[in-house]
Amino acid sequence: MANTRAYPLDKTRNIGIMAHIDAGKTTTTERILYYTGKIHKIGETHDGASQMDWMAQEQERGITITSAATTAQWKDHRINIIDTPGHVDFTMEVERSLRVLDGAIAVLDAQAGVEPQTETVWRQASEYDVPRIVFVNKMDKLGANFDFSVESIGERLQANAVAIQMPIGAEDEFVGVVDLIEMKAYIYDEDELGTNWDTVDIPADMLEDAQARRDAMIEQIADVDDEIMEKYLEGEEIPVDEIKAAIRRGTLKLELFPVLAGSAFKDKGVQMLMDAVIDYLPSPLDVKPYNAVDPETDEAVELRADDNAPFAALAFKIATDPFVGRLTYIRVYAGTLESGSYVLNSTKDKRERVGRLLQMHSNHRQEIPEVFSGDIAAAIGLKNTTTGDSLTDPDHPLHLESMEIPDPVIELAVEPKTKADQAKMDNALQKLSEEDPTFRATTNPETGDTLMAGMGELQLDILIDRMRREFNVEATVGEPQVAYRETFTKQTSAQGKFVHQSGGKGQYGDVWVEFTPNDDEGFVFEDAIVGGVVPREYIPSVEAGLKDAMSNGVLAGYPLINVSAKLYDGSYHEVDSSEAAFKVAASLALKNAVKNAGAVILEPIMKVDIVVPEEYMGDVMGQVTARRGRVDGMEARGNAQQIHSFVPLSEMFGYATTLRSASQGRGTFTMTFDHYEATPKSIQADIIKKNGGTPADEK
Ligand SMILES: Nc1nc2c(ncn2[C@@H]2O[C@H](COP(=O)(O)OP(=O)(O)OP(=O)(O)O)[C@@H](O)[C@H]2O)c(=O)[nH]1
Repeated sequence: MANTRAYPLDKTRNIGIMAHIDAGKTTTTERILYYTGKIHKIGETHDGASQMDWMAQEQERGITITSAATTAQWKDHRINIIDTPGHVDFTMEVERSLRVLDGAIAVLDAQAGVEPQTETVWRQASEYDVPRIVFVNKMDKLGANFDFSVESIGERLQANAVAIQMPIGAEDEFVGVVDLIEMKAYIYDEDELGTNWDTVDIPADMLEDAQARRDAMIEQIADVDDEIMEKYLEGEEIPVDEIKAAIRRGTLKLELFPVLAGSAFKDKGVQMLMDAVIDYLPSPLDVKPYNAVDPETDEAVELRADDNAPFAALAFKIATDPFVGRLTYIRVYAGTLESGSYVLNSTKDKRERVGRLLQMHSNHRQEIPEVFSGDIAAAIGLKNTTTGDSLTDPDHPLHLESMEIPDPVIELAVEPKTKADQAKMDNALQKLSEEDPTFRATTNPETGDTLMAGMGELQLDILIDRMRREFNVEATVGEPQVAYRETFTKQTSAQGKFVHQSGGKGQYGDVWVEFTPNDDEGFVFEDAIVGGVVPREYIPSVEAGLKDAMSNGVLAGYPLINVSAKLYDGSYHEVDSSEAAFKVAASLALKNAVKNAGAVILEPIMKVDIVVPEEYMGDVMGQVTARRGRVDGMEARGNAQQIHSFVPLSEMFGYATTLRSASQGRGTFTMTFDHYEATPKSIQADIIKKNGGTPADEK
C-alpha cells in the first residue's frame, strides 16, 4: 500500500443528521463544523451564509436539498457528515444517504417533539438498521419541553429512548445540561459562542431529580444489557466506562436510543453531542456487512471494512461542482483506491479512470492520494457513473446492493424559447437527471414535447430554477400534471397480424399474445412458442414491439405497467417476414387486446399526514373527503390532532394554500407516494378526453 490511512477504522464515523423541516439540522451541522474547527465564522443559517447549503436555491428557500458529505475531526476521530434533506419531496435523497451512513443523529425541536417527517425518516433509518442518537434541540425556545420530547419518541416511534442528560433550565433560562452518566453539570458561558463551559457539581436543587433520572436510565440500560442487569440487581455501583460501553452495545443493536439536550442556535450542548457520536455511534467495523453479488457466479458476497480486500465502493451522489465540475461521491466498503487508477463500473460494465480524489470539508476541498475502506470521498473523472452504481476492482467485479428508485408521480412540459435553448436544455436535463435519479426528462418522438418528471412540485421547481440559473436555459414551463399509469385488469388474448403485399418484398408478421395483469412486476415477457411457428430470430422484436407500444399506453398515452405478455402462437412468411414486421404485429396485438382487457388509468395515491390544532379538525377532515381522500386514522398530538389519510395526487395541487387558510396558518402536512389505484370512471373519461382520446362508452 502506497499510503497509510490518517484515521484508523475504529476512529471513523459516517453519520447523517436527520430531522423534520426546521428542527435545526442545518444549524446543528454548522455548529458541529464550527467546533470541529472547520468553519471559523458562524454564519446565521438562512441569512445566506450557511456553509452546508451552498446552492443558491437552498439559501433562498432556507432548506437543505443535497446530501453533501463533509469531513470533520473531533478528538482523534474522523467524522464524515452526510447531510440528509428534510423535505418529503427528497425522500430518495434520504434513502441514498441512509445507504452509506453508519449512524445518525435525529434532531428534534424541543417544543414539538417527534414530528411527522421525523417519523418518516426514522422508519427509513430502521429499515436500514441505522443506529441513532437523538438531539433534543431548541431547548431555548418558548415552550421547549425535554421530557415531552423524550416521551414522544416512545409514543410515536415506539423506540426505547434513554435520556442520558437532563437540561438545566428551559426556554430563555436554558444554560446547560446535566450529564447523568458522569453526574456532572456543564454550564455554558454566555459570551463565548459556546466554546467555553464550566464542569461543576449538579446544582443542589436538581440533585434529587438527577439521581432519580440516573436510576431510571440505569434501569433502562439493564433491561437490554445482561452485564448491567447483574450489577444493578446486586446493587453495585456501576463504573462510568461500563455504563458507556453498555449504552454503546445497546445503541449499536438498536435496542436503545440515547437522548441529549441542547440548543444549536444558542451554542449549547453540541460538543457533548459530538462526544456521544464517538461514544455510541458505530464505526465502519461495527456495522453489519454490506451485501453484494458476484455478477459472474451470482453468489452473495458480504463486504466488510478491510483495506486489504479488493476495492468495492458505491457511488451515492453525483454533483456538479462550480469549480471542479462533476463530482462523484463514493462510499468505500472494502479495499483502497489511489487517484489516477482505474476502476470497473460493474453496473454499467465500463472501466473508468479516477482522475483525482477529494476530501470535502465544509469550506475547502483537499486533494488526497488514496481513499481507504470505510471512508467517504469525492472522485473526479468518472464519466459514465451515475447514482447507485457499483465501482470495483476490475479483477473482482461485484454488484453492490443499490437503492430502489421510485417512479416519478408528477410531470410538467417544458418548451425552450429558441432553437439555441433547445440544445442547452437537452444538456441541462441530461446533467440534472444524472445527479438526481428520481428525476426523468423524456421527449415525445412524435410531438417533440419535452416532459420533466419527478417526485414532487418542489423538486421540479428547484430543477427548473437550476436549469435557468446554472445552464442559462430560457424555457416556458407548463403546469405540473399527475404522471398517470395504465394497466389491464383482465386476462385476455389477442392476435396481431401485419401483412402488407404490394409487389416486391412484402411485410409479414403474425402473433398471438396472452396478456395477464400482474402484481407490481412491471412488464414481463414470456416466450411460449413451440415448433418454431414464430422463428426464434423474430422473438426479441416481438418483445421490443410490445415494450414500445406499452410505453405509449393504450387509453390516454400513459405508460402501461404491470402486465405480463406471453407469446404463444403466430405464423411467418418465408420471404416477407422481418424483424420490423413482427414488431408492428406485436403492437397490433396489444391494441387488439385493449377492448377485452379491462384497461384502466391508474393514479398515484399519496399518504398525507396533516397536523392541525383541534379547532380546525372538522374543516380539515372535510377537505380530505372533498378531495376524494380517505381518512385512515387520527391521533392526539398535544393539543393538536394528526390526521392520517390517503388522497389522490391530482387532488393535492395547491393544498398547502388551502390548508393554510383553513387553519390560520397553523396546519402542516407531509405527503409521500404510497401506491397506485384505478381512477373512478368519470375521472378516467375526463383524462382520456383531455389527452385527445374518446372514452370507451362514448364510442
Ligand atoms: N430557538 C432556536 N432556534 C433554532 C435552534 N436551532 C435552529 N433554530 C432555528 O430554526 C430554524 C430552522 O433551522 P435550520 O437549522 O435551518 O433547520 P433545518 O432542520 O436544517 O431545516 P431544513 O434545512 O429546512 O430542513 C432557523 O430559523 C434556525 O435559526 C435552536 O436551538 N433554538
